[in-house]
Amino acid sequence: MKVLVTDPVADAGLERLREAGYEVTIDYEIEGDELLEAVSDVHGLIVRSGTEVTKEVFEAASELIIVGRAGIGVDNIDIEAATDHGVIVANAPEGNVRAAAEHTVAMAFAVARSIPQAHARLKDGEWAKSDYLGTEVNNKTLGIVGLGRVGQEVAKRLDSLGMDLVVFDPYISQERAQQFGATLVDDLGDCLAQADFVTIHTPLLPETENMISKEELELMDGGYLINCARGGIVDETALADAVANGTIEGAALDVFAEEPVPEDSPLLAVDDIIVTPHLGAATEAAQENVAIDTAEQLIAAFNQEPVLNALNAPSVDETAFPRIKPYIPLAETAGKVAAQLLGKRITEIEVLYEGDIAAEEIDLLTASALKGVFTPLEWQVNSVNAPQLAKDRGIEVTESKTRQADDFQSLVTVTVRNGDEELSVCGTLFAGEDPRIVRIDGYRVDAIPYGHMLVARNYDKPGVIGFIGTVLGNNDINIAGMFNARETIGGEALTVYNLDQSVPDAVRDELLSDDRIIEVKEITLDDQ
Ligand SMILES: NC(=O)C1=CN([C@@H]2O[C@H](COP(=O)(O)OP(=O)(O)OC[C@H]3O[C@@H](n4cnc5c(N)ncnc54)[C@H](O)[C@@H]3O)[C@@H](O)[C@H]2O)C=CC1
Ligand SMILES: O=C(O)C(=O)COP(=O)(O)O
Repeated sequence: MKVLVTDPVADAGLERLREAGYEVTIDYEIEGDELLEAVSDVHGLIVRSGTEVTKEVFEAASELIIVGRAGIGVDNIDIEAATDHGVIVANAPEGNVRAAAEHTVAMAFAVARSIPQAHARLKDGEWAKSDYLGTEVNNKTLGIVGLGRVGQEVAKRLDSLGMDLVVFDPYISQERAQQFGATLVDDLGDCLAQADFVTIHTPLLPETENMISKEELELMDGGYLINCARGGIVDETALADAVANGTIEGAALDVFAEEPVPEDSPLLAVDDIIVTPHLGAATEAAQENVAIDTAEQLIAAFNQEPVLNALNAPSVDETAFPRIKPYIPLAETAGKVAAQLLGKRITEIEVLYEGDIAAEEIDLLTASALKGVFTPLEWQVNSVNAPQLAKDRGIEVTESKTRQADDFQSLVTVTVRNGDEELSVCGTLFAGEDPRIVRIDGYRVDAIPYGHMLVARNYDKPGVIGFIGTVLGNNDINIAGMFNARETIGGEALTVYNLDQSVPDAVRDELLSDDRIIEVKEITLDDQ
């Protein structure tokens, strides 16, 4: 496996990848066509905020399994394109939270006490003591926009420094806000109007883009704005104007709509706007944490184990994974067999879980069943993009569970439909690990799903099985195993053969020329 690293990532993480035997290439300068060229044979890509991982990157990266974001924000990664291409995107949501919170607090003090400005003047030989009369945070109100991981850490720190907290976050409960000693308000405007300091901690999303603009800044009526979340959440021109004309007293920015910030940005010209070059996560501890977490996400993906911080793949609890793991190939196989036996366009897929497996989280299994259904048809389909593929094609997917499973510990049944026509394939694990198909279209069978399988529907008449055996034998096709199931004596029967060779069309025609044979289908699966 090859890993490309395009933004500075701590060696602790990269070393872990090397120790696991992966080839790690570092290129912090790479962009444009060179990046497209470089990703063509890599399996893992590690980035921070400096690399735009676009649709074109995913199109060029045909071997890519995972993009690891050594940090939190993923607004530089086209996750939709990643999903379409079956590539996992995973971030490291914990490791730099405290660093980002501490930087936010530092920025609050820095802007309120004009530390960078006073520092610069003293370095220039000027003792400008009388020019700076600052603001204390004590007894002031802090408005927090977005009380997630970073927002909460900021809340804890500034609460303990004597601030009152008011929060705007439409996705959290009143109780959650109260746990942090904060008052939750329903309206961004209320939060801004009450606050002396406003700090932003939402992701950059279409919904949050330019969320703080001229109108919102006017509501602040004085005070300070701190943005250590993402550029683009605050309208930069409006902010530069608001600070320059005294609508607010100052602003502290670590992040910018365009990074690195262009020299002619209006933000840089306003003295009361202090800036740092996206340093929120720039501590030794944070960088080590996120590098190690990211390396672990890649290693898990390469080993086909759950990627705990995957943002676009079915989630599985780490402790439950060993129980679910053996069912992944079973669900996929049941899907493959069902789709191949139906042999036509599929409009609906149903996955039924019976017995013990019904007690587990089954998202990954359903995704695997879908992967199986689409595998004969699609290039590069996997459990990341299969659910999306179903959605894109307007295929209805349903899941159901029951703790009952007649005679078996667990069963997984995949039913595929085209209008009124449907076909079900039901599988189980023998001895907890050997996949078996135990029902096809309602017929009880006992088939080991591997290699070439022939499924024949025939009338239950004497000599049919002998006839099929003879035709196959005459054509040098060896039968490795066989199972015959019938509903009633003399009625319809279904026979499943495991064959050592594939069945040519001419042999299939020969079988079908016999009136006793209704249908013959060949299924190709992986070897055992
Ligand atoms: N400057 C830096 O170096 C760093 C910046 N960050 C940035 O900090 C931001 C927050 O990170 P986390 O706290 O870890 O994320 P999180 O996902 O834990 O929290 C985000 C919070 O924002 C809330 N939210 C979403 N939409 C909202 C809206 N329209 N209005 C108000 N609240 C909304 C969510 O409900 C959630 O509580 C991200 O943008 C991240 O990229 C994170 C680390 C370092
Ligand atoms: O983790 C985040 O979201 C950050 O903003 C940190 O970005 P960086 O890794 O320093 O490019």
